[in-house]
Amino acid sequence: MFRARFQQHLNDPPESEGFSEGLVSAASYSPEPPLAPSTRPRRRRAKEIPPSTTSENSTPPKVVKKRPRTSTKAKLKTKQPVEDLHESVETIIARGTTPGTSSSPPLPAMDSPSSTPPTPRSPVDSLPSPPPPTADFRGTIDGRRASLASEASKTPRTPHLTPREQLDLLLDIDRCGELPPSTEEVADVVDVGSTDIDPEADGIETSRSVKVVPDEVALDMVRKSIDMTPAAMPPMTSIEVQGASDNEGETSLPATPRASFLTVPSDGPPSSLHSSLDLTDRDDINSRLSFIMKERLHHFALDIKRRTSQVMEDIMQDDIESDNETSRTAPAPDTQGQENQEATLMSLIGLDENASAKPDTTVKKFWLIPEDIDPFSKKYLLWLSVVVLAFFYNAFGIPLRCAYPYQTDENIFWWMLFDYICDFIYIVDMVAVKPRLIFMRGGITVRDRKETLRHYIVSPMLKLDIVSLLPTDLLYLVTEGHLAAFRVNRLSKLYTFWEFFDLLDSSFSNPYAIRITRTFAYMIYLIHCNSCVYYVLSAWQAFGQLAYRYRDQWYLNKWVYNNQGNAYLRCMYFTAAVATSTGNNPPPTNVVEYAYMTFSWMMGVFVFALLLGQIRDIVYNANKNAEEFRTTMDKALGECKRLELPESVTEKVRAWFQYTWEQQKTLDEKKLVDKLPLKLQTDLALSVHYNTLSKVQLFQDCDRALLRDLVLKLRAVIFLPMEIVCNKGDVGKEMYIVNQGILEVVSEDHKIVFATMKVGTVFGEISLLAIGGNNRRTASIRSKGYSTLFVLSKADLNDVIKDYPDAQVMLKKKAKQMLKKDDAKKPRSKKDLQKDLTKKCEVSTKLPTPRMLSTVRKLLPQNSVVAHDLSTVMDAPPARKLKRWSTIPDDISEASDVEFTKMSLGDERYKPTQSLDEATLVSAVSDKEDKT
Ligand SMILES: Nc1ncnc2c1ncn2[C@@H]1O[C@@H]2COP(=O)(O)O[C@H]2[C@H]1O
Repeated sequence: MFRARFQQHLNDPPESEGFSEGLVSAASYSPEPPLAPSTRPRRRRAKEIPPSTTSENSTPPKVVKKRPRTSTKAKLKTKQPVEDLHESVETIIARGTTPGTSSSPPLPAMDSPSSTPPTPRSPVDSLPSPPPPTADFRGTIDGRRASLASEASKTPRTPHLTPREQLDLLLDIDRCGELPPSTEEVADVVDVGSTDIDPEADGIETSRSVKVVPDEVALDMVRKSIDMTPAAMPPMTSIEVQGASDNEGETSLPATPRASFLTVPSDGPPSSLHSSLDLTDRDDINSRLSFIMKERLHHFALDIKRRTSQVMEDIMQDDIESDNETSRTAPAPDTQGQENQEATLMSLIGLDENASAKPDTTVKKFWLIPEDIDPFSKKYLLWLSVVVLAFFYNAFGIPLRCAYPYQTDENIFWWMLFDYICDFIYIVDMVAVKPRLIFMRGGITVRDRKETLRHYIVSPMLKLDIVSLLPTDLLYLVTEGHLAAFRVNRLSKLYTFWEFFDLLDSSFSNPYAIRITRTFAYMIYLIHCNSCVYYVLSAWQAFGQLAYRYRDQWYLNKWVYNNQGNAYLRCMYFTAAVATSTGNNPPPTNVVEYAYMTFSWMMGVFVFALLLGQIRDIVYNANKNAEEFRTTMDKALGECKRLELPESVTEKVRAWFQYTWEQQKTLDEKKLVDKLPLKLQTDLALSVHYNTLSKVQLFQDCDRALLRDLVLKLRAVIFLPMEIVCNKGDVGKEMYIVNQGILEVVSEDHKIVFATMKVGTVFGEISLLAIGGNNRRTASIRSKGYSTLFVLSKADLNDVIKDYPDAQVMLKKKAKQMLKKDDAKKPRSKKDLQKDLTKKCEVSTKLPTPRMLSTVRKLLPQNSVVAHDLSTVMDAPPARKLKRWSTIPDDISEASDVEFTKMSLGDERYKPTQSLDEATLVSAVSDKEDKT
């Protein structure tokens, strides 16, 4: 409940007015039983509560002008640890309020409705008016105590509140300004205005400004009285001590009527044991509060930081986008949780689909064609492949139809149908696609439609496209037949073929295959065209039916195609054999044939040799890396043999080579990207290692710039199964991030596994940053199987991290936690055990001066007798020297509770045990535990 309230409060902090009001509000006390929640006025500012609604009996009428948001109602059932403490407090109060004994304002009894003075008009107007001082306050107290005791006994539903509950309750009220319903039900009325935990006293950080006003002192009194309250308490009654109006006092006392409560135990023996228990309890509460507060603040700071960096990123993004004259708008940043952190990291490396995805503002004005087309996009590649098919149809079809008898009057319809389909594709390409292609100008992408159109118009592409679409088919009308040769201008679309293969080359994972395909396409086209010529020559010579005369003899022409079988295949075969010089070609029989053959051979020698050479290069390059790897591995293994290294070492070398090749396909990854600009290298590294980096906590919370700086310095290293990455005690020169595999944190002898580390874990930073005090490794690290680690050298880390103190703190914090964990897992030596046990068994006999006493002393006028007496007692040197004592006396079985008390008070008999051996300690403790 407390935690929820506390967090709610942090998320929605009360107005400062409320805070300060709470602090200046004094307490009020109402002796009647608490009102039912429905009838009880909620505590709100500037709300008047008529007396009739708050009290039915003798309570003085209260006019609450400013109700504190943080006023408190709680039943405090407390018990003082030492009875004489209460006695002295009571005495002091009684003396201080007895007229004539002091110049301090008298402390009136509260429950004297008849004597209610007029309502004061001051900042403390809201407070109940104090009754006039009575003659004998001591008597009033006693009377009051009796009446409260009887009331308390009549109220069986009032539960005990432990100090922890009381403190929780007070904090709840303090933070939220009202009682939780359940508590209101049971709480008796103790209105202490705003209670606040003394940040100094309790180690709680608070950002509130504390108004130094008189009422705060009263609040402090209440708070401190609670602080002093021991854990186990018998039912208590509360005694109200109401400060007198300062109008009547002439001293420096607070000029405000105030009320506070001194809780005095009813009958019940005090116990120092209880007191010590309470101390522990209170410490626990304090530490818990302190922890929660710190954690909350820490998270809050982190949140703010992250949001700032996101806003900055957004602003930068907006700038860039406006420069680019684009209409893209960045998506609103999601500010919550891990998802968001990942998204930021992703957007940093350009993988964030949300960030990079363009909102669909591009209006599809023309069918399915977008407003702008990226010439490197997959869609454009797809379109290009359609255009290239059309081009191939024309490129292969036109010579084929011209040479071979495949186009006839019967099938001319189909040929023409395909012709015009291809023409349509050309038109679409020219009219709708090419003018929308975005382009770069001065390093900036231009998407504007007009600009892209203008760019196309002035480019040579348009001219070629126009040429390719010239309606040369109209010549069919003036000539006989449908000569496909008229369409030869369609081949000016050749640039699309090149464009297509270039794009394929850059977007395919295996560009070698694309390059070989293109070279083959050239070769086949040349052979195709050559075969067409061959067929034409064969037909011209009547397919060998015409005899020719050679050395006075007639021969049939065997060189030509004899019109048998599939014409295209036969001619292709012949020309391919001639071009590659592999065939046993028949000799030419006339000049034309000689010319043809010479040309074909020449083409075979030069063009085909060139093309084949190209293919060889492509294949060689594709295997070059593998060849290099093989050569290097062979050399390394050869060296191992020459040095007569043990077989296990040689095997390790071989395993390393093979695993490295499998993982990286290169032995030196860095060499591949060295030539790239630094920014690109960073982007590349971030993208490639995204999976790992997104898991590194350090990078999730760290500065974006730190991530970019660090990632460039990372170097991938592979470790083999059971290989030791670093040994305990080594000097730390590098730290690591697990990229792949599992690593084990092991003890010095490699037998105890402290922890296992998976992808994204950072280790090796302790010695690097000398967190443990020196630069030695605090643990040995072993690779469980094959693993790939990113290594960051000390110099690189120092170089980068010096500019990022937050990351340093984070690293150190994490490292300290790990060290603690390791220590806890270590088997403990006898000496350590003994030390721990002695420490555990110690109890503090120190009884701190109750804070309330100090407060009372402060409240009282300096020259009053009571103050003097109090100062004398409090400032006197301690009669007994308080030491820390062991709870384990020599004869522990004899020690009763009373004796424990005595012990804590410094009885000579119970001198601290100086030298106990471990066995004694253990047996003593177990004895004690048995007794308990
Ligand atoms: N319990 C643990 N869990 C995870 N990592 C650890 C643990 N103990 C030590 N390490 C890491 O192991 C590293 C060994 O070298 P360093 O001391 O430089 O830094 C150490 C830590 O980063």
